[in-house]
Amino acid sequence: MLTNTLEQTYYVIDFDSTFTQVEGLDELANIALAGNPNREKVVQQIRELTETAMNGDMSFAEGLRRRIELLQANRSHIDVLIDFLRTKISDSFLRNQAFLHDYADSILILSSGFKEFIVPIVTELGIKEENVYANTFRFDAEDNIIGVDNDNVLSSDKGKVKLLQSLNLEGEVCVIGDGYTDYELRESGLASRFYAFTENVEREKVTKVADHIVPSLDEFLFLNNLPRSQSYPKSRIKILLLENVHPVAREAFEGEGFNVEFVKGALDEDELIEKIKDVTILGIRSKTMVTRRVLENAPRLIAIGAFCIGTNQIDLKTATEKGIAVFNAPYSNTRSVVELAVGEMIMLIRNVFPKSVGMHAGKWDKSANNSFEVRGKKLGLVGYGHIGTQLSVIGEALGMEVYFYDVVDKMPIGNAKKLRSLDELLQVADVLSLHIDGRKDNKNVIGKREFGLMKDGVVFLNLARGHVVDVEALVEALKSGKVSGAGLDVFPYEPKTNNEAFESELRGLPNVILTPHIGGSTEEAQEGIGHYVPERLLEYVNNGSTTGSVNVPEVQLPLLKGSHRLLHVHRNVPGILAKLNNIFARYNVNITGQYLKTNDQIGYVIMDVERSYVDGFVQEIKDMEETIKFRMLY
Ligand SMILES: NC(=O)C1=CN([C@@H]2O[C@H](COP(=O)(O)OP(=O)(O)OC[C@H]3O[C@@H](n4cnc5c(N)ncnc54)[C@H](O)[C@@H]3O)[C@@H](O)[C@H]2O)C=CC1
Ligand SMILES: O=C(O)C(=O)COP(=O)(O)O
Repeated sequence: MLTNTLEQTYYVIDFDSTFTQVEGLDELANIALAGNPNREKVVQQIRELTETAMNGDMSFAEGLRRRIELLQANRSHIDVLIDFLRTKISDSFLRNQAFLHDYADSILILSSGFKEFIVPIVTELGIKEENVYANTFRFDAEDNIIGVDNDNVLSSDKGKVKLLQSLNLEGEVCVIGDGYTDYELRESGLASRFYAFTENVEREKVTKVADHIVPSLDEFLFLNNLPRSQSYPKSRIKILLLENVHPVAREAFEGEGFNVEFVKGALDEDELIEKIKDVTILGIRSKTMVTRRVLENAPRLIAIGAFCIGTNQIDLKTATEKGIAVFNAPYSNTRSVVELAVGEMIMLIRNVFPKSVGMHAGKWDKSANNSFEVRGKKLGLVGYGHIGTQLSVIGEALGMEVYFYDVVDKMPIGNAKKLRSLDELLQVADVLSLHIDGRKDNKNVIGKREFGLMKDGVVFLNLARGHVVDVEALVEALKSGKVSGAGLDVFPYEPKTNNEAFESELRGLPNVILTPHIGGSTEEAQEGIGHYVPERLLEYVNNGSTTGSVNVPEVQLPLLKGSHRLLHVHRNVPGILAKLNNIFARYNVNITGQYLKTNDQIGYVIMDVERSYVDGFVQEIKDMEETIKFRMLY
C-alpha cells in the first residue's frame, strides 16, 4: 500500500521503451515465433499495432487484443524474454539505481505491458513489487497465452488514467514515459507534469505535448534536483562530430548518454561559428579549420578531438589560451599512409599508370623503357617521425637505401642514414617522400630551388600537407621531366565535400597519381581512430585526465572515489598554488589529492576535496583573475 502524505511527490514511470529500451510484447513475439517462416511479417504487424496504439491512433484495448491474437506465445517464452530484457534496461536507469532504490516508496511503474515480465526486471533495480501496475496474461492448461485479464482496467481504453484515478494519490504526480497514453495522465489532470522520455524512442506527437523532453533519466533527476549519478546530465552536453568520423566514435559518446550531432562533411568558418555556440566537445578531421574566431565563439567548448594525426588545422595557441584541451590520434593511420606511399612509389617508378591509361584506350605498349625496380634505389625521407620511420623500415625491406632529414635529431632505424640538411637529401634521393607536419613554417618547404637540386627523373611523393609544396614549381618540374612521376594525396586547397570538384594544374599530367587525401582513409585506421580519440576525450570529460593532449599538460589521474574533483586551468603565472591553498585554508576545505602540471602558457591543477564544503569556496576559485576554465566532477 502506498502511504500518501500531502508533501509527497510520486514518480510514475512507464516500462516499455522507457525503463527498457524495447517493447516487451514485440520482443515476446520475436522469441515465440523463432523458426516460424512468417515471423518477420507477424512481428512487424505487432510492432505496427504497438506504434499505432502508442501514438494514440487506435483504441488501446483493440490494439492489445489484436497483438495477443498474433502472439502465439507460452510461459517458457516469457522466461527467455526476461533474460533478454535484463540486457535491455535503459542505460540511464542502470546508472541511477540508487535513486530507484532510495525513492522506491514514491516510484510507481504504470504500464500497459505485463507483470509477468515487468516485475522481475524492475524489482531487481529496487522497485517495489506492490508498486507495479500492469496487465496480466491469461494462460490455458498448457501454459499458452490466450488472452489478458479483462478485469484489469489497464487492458481497457484510457486504462492508465483509470488506474491512476483509482489510486487516489494525494500529492504531486509526475509522469515519465514515451507514449501518448503516458501524456493522457497529465491531460486528465491526475498528474501535474509529463516528461517525454526520448532515450529510446522519440514520438513527435508525444514530445509536442510534453512539459519537458528528457533524453535520459539523468536529465529528469537534474531538473528535479534529485540524487543522481551524473553531476551534470550528459544529455545536456553537446558533442559535434564533423567530417564523417567512424560510427564507433558516435556510439562511444551516445552510449554514455551525450547529445551527439553528426555531420558528414566539413564546415566552413561561419557555419562552424553558428553551430559551435553550445558545443562542449568538437570532433573534426584534417579539413575543418578551427580558427581563433571559431574559438572565440565557443564559450562552452572544453575539448577538441582531431580524428587524425595532423593538428595544424587548429589554432593551438588560442585553444591553449582558452584552456581547451586538444587531442589527436598520433599513430592510428600511420601504417595506412605508409602502405599508400609504398604502392605509389612502385607504380610511379615502373610508369604503370600511363601504361594503364594507354591500355584502357586500346594501346599495347610493351617495353622496359623508363621502368625500374625500387631495389637498390635511394629513398629520401623528409621528416623522420612516425610515418617517416615506418616507411624507412619497409623501404629497407624492399632493398632500398634509406636517407632522411629531420629538423629534430632522430635515431636512424636499421641502416637508414641521417643527413645534415635538406639540400643534401634532395641531391641523393631517387625517390623523395615528404612526411613533415603542417606547421605554418613548413609552407613551400619544397619549391623551385629545391626541385632544382633534385636528381633528374626523381620520383616525388607528398602525402603530408598540400601547402608544404609549391604546386606551380612542381608542375614545372613535372613538365620539364625533372620529376619523372609524382604521387600527391594532399593539396593547398581541398574540396570541402565529395560534391565539390577538384581544380588543379596537376590534373591531366602523365605519371601523376592524384588521390583525394585518402592516406589515412582505410577501414582499419578509421575504426582505430574512432575508438582512440573518444577514449581520450571521455577520460578528460569524465575524470580530468589529459593523457595524449597536444596542448594541455598531461596528467593521468586516479579514478574519482568518494571525493569531489575540482579541475582548474589557469594562466601560468607565479603563485597560483599558494592562492588556491589560501582559499582552501580559509574555507577549511580538506584536500584528499592534488596534482599540478604546467606548460609555458597554462597550468592545470586538479584538487580532490572532501564533499563537505560551502559553495562560496568554489565561487572564489572561479573568480580568481588567473582562472581560464573551471569545472567540477563528482
Ligand atoms: N595523407 C594523409 O592522409 C595523412 C597525412 N598525414 C600528415 O603526415 C604528417 C606526418 O605524420 P607523422 O609522421 O605521424 O608526424 P610526426 O610528428 O611523428 O613526424 C613529423 C616529423 O617531421 C619533422 N619535421 C617537421 N618539419 C620539418 C621540416 N621542415 N624538415 C624536416 N623535418 C621536419 C618533425 O620533426 C617530425 O619528426 C602529419 O603531420 C600529417 O600532416 C598524416 C596522416 C595521414
Ligand atoms: O591524419 C592526418 O593528419 C590526415 O591528414 C588524415 O586526415 P583525414 O582524417 O583523412 O582528414
